[in-house]
Amino acid sequence: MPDTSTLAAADFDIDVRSGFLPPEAPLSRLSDVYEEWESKLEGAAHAGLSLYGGGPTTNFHRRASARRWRRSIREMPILPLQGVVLADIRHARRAHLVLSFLAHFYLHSQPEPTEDSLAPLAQGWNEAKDGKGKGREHDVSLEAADDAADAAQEAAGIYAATVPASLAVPWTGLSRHLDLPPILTYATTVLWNWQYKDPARGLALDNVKIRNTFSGTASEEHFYLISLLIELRGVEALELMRISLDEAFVADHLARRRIAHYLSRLVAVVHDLTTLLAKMKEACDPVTFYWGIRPWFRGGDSAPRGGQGWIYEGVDEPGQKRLLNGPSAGQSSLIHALDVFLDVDHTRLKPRGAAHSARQQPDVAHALSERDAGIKENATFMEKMQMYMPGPHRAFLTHLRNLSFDDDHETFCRLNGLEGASPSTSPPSDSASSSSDDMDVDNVPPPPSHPIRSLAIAKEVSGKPFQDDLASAYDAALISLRVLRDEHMRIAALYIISQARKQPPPEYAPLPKNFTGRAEVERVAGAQQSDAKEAPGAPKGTGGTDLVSFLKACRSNTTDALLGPLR
Ligand code: HEM
Repeated sequence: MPDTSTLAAADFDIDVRSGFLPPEAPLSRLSDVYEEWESKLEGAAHAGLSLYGGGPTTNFHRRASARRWRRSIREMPILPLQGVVLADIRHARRAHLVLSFLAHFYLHSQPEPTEDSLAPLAQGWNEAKDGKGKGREHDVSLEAADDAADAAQEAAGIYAATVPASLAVPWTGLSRHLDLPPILTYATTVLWNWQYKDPARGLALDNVKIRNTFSGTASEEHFYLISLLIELRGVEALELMRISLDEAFVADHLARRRIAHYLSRLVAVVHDLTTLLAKMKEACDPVTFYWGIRPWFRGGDSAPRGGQGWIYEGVDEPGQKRLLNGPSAGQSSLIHALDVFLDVDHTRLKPRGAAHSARQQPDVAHALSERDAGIKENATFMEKMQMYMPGPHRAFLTHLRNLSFDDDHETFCRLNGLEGASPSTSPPSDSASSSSDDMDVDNVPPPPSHPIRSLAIAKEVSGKPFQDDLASAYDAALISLRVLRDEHMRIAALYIISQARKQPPPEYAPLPKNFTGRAEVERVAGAQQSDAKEAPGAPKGTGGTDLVSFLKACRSNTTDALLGPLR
């Protein structure tokens, strides 16, 4: 018997009480030598790090303290990974979170590099540092001279895309340990980034809060919190999937009725997820999100300076760059699991009618950027997102996807006199048993339908029609998922598309190209939108997709799975 109990097993780091969230609250602070990383993270808050060096609301002193912080990161020793950080998963996750935040703080708080205007200035600063500056007063302290040199180097873009070895080495080590890439991920910002309001009360929607943010804003907290609440509410969805699949193995009349009931409960859960998602608007300000939060998430694939990739110093060959994506809630294993369970096909390999196969697979070209993560080049966005999930969650999705009761089901039918259980003729090409007629040109059969869909398609046993509403319950679940995606598209339109058309507010306007490092306050007046490379044409998501067409495709893939008409 296929082991559906493992749908909520420790093997996959999934817990019956907390789903994809760890059952215990994440560690809130590292210990031992790794305290140093925590102090650097606290230092980031005190240094007042701002995106791209800060807009016109920052000042010389803040910029200088941010530079000093970045220098201290470069000068930090490379701490070896040993002891508790490897022995205790909570420590490993916290360490990954802290290093991810430090790296993104370090890279995205640097000012935009200037072109040639800074070369003479850099020279002057270096001379001052060496005490050689002609006509200059030689009262420049060593600290000030170092700072001046840093300012010049940063302005020249020397450090712009390099994760210093002090971060890169342990970060990549921990990433291997946790089986996810060295980049800020959904797991880092949501699954491992919360604490209890009241530890005595345990996991409840109103008893969790977010631990770390970049911007220190309520908007950023709320942004992560909504995903966290969605994961929490989704625990019941995972349970419903598990018990439905248990029944799908039995697949008799009673089991079908039970599955229909579980699907109707799943509709209610997905409805709640939609309601929670809509609550994003209650406390996450779209302007703050777009200009003041989202840029911190950028990965090496979409750096402000054109997505040149990041160098992981001390890890990779000199000159080698990694083009990893920043976090996206597209990395939520919960939503992927719902898709797999309901057999929503984002690969478009399964026959689902002419419209489905004719539509292009989204974002195939972009897949090249994921070479480093070992992702196949023609992967869809959704497949690529799985490479950013913690390894056990990715393994769970593979396990769920590969669940097939076909052989067992035939045996069961035979033993129970149910021989001839046949799929419906609508849609004819979508049944597991008729797939041989629908082979593609290479004679490779399309992947079979997932068990719940197979059962929902089946209309009769030995000429006796099923008298249940499994097919309509299955469709209702798909429609609830479509409604969730409708809401998600509204959110994306509000938080990204409309903002991309506007100028940044002053506090988020980056420094101008001709910034000399001396001005106290600069006004950019939108000369360099942080998303200038994205703003013309279709806005892109954090993960770098052509957002509108991609989200529409995901929604169509959902409704393409419907057995009946779209109501
Ligand atoms: C302000 C809030 C949000 C915005 C602006 C937003 C935006 C986006 C964008 C631009 C994408 C395209 C992929 C990419 O390039 O990253 C995406 C994908 C996705 N997002 Fe969100 N998102 C938000 C919140 C959420 C939340 C809370 C969830 C649920 C946990 C979620 C789930 C997904 C999923 C599953 C995808 C993959 C596409 C799909 O399945 O339809 N998003 N989102």
